[in-house]
Amino acid sequence: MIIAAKEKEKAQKLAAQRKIAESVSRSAPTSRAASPVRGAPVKGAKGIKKVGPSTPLRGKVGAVDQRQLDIAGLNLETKEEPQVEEPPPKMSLAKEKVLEEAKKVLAAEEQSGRRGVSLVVIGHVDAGKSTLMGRLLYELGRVDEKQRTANERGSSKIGKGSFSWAWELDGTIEERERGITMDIAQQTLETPHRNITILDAPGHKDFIPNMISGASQADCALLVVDAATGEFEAGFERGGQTREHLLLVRSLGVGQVIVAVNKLDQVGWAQERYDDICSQLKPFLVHSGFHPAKTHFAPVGAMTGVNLVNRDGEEAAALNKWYKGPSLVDLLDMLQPPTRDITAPLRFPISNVFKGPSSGTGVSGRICSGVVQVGERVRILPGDESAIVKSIETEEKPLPWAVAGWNVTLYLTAVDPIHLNIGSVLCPPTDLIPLASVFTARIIVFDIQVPILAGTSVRRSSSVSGDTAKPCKLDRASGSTIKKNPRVLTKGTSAEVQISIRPASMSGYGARPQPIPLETFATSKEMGRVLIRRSGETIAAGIVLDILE
Ligand SMILES: Nc1nc2c(ncn2[C@@H]2O[C@H](COP(=O)(O)OP(=O)(O)OP(=O)(O)O)[C@@H](O)[C@H]2O)c(=O)[nH]1
Repeated sequence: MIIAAKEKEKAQKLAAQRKIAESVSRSAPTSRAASPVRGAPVKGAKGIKKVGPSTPLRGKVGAVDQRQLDIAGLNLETKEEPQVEEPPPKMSLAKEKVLEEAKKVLAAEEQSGRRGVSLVVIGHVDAGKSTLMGRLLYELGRVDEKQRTANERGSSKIGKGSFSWAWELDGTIEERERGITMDIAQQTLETPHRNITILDAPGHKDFIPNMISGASQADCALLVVDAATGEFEAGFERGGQTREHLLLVRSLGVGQVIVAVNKLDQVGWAQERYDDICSQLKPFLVHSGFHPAKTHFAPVGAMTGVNLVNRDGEEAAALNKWYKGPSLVDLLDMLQPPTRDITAPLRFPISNVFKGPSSGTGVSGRICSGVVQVGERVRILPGDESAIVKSIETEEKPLPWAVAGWNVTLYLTAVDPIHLNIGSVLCPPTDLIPLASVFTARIIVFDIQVPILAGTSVRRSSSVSGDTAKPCKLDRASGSTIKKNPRVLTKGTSAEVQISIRPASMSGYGARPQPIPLETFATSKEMGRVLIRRSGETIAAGIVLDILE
């Protein structure tokens, strides 16, 4: 036992050292965001910290960062020792038994009244997303005084005092020095009736792929807008992330949104400003496909904690004069949990890949459908490889199994990490997800300046290229055909298109396209959605109608 503990400690120290080296030498932000995190904790201490519960950076982020720095000061041996693979665990329960247990747990969750939802926090750069989340965690008792003081001291020391609350979420050295979020940060909080998994997304447009990865794991969205003069407008105009994020999350199936109108202290808590922002956003939300009944607004002050949990204290006096509505937590507490398809085959799209604490590779994401248990063999698609689930974790807690709707980390063994990529899907070897190289989709074209032509080259996600063909313009409301083979698809158009995946390398003669795991929307709402990007911009989104090849 003692030897095992020492081994574990050593492995953690080495991992921490490597992480520091990586974060110091990390290259330009765009390249990092676009490249998948793979193998050892490279290219994203943040990704590892935030979705890899076994790494030392989880939970109390600030405190552990300090530990990282302390370890860096020690002159530890950096040579890695060969790891001895343990035999993979065996499945302990029959599939039917897991389903039975899962149903019981979900029923108990429903009865207890505290149900799980995941929430992506979106909005234009610097709107105050991380500050809001950091302060909310503090108000709800998830961050103690010691931690708060450490964040305050640390941020002031590098001249970034105003980011002290954001430090709770922005855990990497680079994020803290630059004062921006670069990758999704995951945390959890509890309201009286909800267990909420928060996915704090980056607001900068260079990190849209990371934001998409968070949004694709979410049931609901919290949009943060900056009420300061000119700032709301900057985020809401063409090219601003307020619009793009809203369209993106809606296209990914998120139907509920809470809008936190932040930084109202900057405009003297003026009701007119709040009303003006709400009246600009409401029609846009409806136009983007959000039902007004599922759209709620709250005025907040993230920095001072006004109207997050309550409106006590002097800072809230000005707001109390005109606002009598719900606090942010009241609204979070009313979020509708998703329905879970636990009897369908397992579909686990990988959102992040990182090295586990000892042997095994961690993959994190949300289970779209089905159940998975420790010891189970899973197939990785695309490709011919499979792996065995060595352990399952959520919130640093080990689980014997996990079901649809849960955001988890699976540690896999009996597989070379080279076969694990962001976007790959884990499924049962006996019930594979279809692989598509040509499919039709019904799309809505975003607010683009250069129209889409037949033959336009697009990217379905951050890693797949394709071409559009055979467009057909549709009526947005009824879905009926308005025009066959239009020359161009302009902004706001609804259309049916055929998309062909291109081979990864165009150089080789006869190179075949690498098909992508996909389902029709009719089969799976989560696996049947596509986002279409061109030159770093999301130009359309839609649902898969048919898989042709
Ligand atoms: N005056 C005022 N400033 C705020 C408030 N909330 C956040 N800020 C400031 O806004 C700046 C940006 O805050 P962040 O929380 O990093 O913003 P963000 O949206 O997470 O930024 P990205 O993730 O990088 O897009 C910081 O300087 C905060 O101190 C607020 O309620 N009032």
